[in-house]
Amino acid sequence: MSEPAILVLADGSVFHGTSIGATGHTIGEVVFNTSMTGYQEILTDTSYFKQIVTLTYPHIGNTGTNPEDLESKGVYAAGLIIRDLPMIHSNFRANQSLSDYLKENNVVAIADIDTRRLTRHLRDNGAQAGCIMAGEIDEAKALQFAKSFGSMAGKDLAKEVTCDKPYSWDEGEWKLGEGYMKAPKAEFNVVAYDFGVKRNIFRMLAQRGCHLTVVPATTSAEEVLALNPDGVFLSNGPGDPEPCDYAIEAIQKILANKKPLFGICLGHQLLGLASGGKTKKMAFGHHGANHPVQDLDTQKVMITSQNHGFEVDEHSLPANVRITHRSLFDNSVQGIELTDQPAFSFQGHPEASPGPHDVAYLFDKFIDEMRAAK
Ligand SMILES: NC(=O)CC[C@H](N)C(=O)O
Repeated sequence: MSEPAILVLADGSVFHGTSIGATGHTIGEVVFNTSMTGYQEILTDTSYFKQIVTLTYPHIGNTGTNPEDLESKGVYAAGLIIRDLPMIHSNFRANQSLSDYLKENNVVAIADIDTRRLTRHLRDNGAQAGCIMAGEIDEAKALQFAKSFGSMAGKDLAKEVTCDKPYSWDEGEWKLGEGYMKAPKAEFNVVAYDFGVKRNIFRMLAQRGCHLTVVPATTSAEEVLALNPDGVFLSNGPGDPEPCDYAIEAIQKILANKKPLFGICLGHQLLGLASGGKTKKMAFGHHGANHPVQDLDTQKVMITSQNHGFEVDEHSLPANVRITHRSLFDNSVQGIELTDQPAFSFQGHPEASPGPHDVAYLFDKFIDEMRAAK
């Protein structure tokens, strides 16, 4: 018999459903993601730290889970909300059901709620804090917990999820029948800031001939430059970019050194801040796997994966920063480039592969810039 669960939002909205994960409660910012596939990559995306993810696609869990499709060392999402969990899962790579995976990873999760009602509510009123309670339910307490979370704005979470000490990365991309390949011989030394990185970014860089020295979020510019890198990479990560003053200061010093630099998502926002721009919180953000983004140089429209709740404010950007990409959903800034040195960044996730690989060329651009600077 499955146990009952509830989701209570900070504004008092209540949804009754069934527990499909651990018992107990969890709190976080409730967001919705429109991807039809990739729930394991979403759960293990470090950028979802302290966020409860609602999946709008109604059937989640059909392909179970496997030991390979992880974007980090484990589940970082604070909780999961779905419409319907299938009775059986089936996939040749699966070794576990989604429900068993959630229980094993101690993730509180709820199914059998009207995710369309919830998504419309979040779309109309913005993302907000919530609490999932599973097992023994106390609605008043859940509301109190939801209210205690506050806002994502102002939270520096990169510091909480980064690695403790530097490490090297040489694992390449995944291939059917082979698994993760050994990366080819490295041609470039890249120092990568880990603000909560998704592993496929490192795999795609390694596959293109980068030896990566991964460093903690608070590593100083002096320490990074002492490694004499050919290029510096700024990873994605959770929380608000603005309070990450240590990283913004380090990026400014690295920029002064004119090293080729590439940032993704939180890394993009931090490059915007380090260049003198500002970031702001979006109403409900972009979370999905089919967002159209235009490359303004080629006019090409790409299908991209997205996961962000903050954005670079285009009106704040100084003259030496040009906008290279825009979202065709809301025209927001999706890519920037410095006009006076090789530094650029992308708001979406070029490393994701929900089917399309449209944005992978940005990794090649970084390689080309490092080769030109050698
Ligand atoms: N995926 C990310 O790096 C997200 C960046 C930032 N935490 C945001 O929500 O906008």
